[in-house]
Amino acid sequence: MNKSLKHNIILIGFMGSGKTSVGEHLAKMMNYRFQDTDLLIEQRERDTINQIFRNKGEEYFRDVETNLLTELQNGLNNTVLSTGGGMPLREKNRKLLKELGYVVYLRASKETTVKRLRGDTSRPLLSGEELGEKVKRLLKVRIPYYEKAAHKIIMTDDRSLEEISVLIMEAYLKQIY
Ligand SMILES: Nc1ncnc2c1ncn2[C@@H]1O[C@H](COP(=O)(O)OP(=O)(O)O)[C@@H](O)[C@H]1O
Ligand SMILES: O=C(O)C1=C[C@@H](OP(=O)(O)O)[C@@H](O)[C@H](O)C1
Ligand SMILES: [Mg+2]
Repeated sequence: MNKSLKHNIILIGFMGSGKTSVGEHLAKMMNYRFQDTDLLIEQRERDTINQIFRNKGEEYFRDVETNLLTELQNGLNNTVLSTGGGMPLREKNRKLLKELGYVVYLRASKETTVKRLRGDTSRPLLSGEELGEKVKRLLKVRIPYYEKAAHKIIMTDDRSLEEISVLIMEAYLKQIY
């Protein structure tokens, strides 16, 4: 048993990589609890992510994310934690994520990401500019941070939630036993 690793799985990755959907599926499969930082923030702020961005701005949202991650250090166990796609951008958050458990970067190609997010209105950072251009631009900046933050990278293109969950579970169990 790896005593240095907390018994949590943390999912990171770009918007649309499936962190929320895979997280729910994986938690059921492993009989772990499921938490999602975006849902926790919406409950805490009593507002939607869209409204928080609109009324208080991105920096405010990022500060709420960091505060939440700091608080989660106390007591999170046997949990799959899905995060928002911007969580690994701050160095402090990357450190906190690794201290919280086994960090898995769910990766998706630009094409898959666009296919999954076409028509979505719940992600404020994707409004405005043409979707493909926006995703391309953000991915270029973010991929190095996701890679730095992760213990393990899993490609999700053409894989079902079940297949992805099994891959994560196998990799995680190898780490802790
Ligand atoms: N492996 C997958 N195969 C097919 N569709 C997926 C897959 N993962 C996620 N999706 C779909 O993509 C969209 C975004 O998924 P979501 O879990 O919200 O991603 P994230 O939390 O990473 O932004 C949802 O409509 C979801 O059903
Ligand atoms: O990538 C980002 O900066 C964001 C991703 C979103 O979560 P998902 O990755 O679950 O879509 C949400 O936290 C917010 O809209 C900002
Ligand atoms: Mg999500």
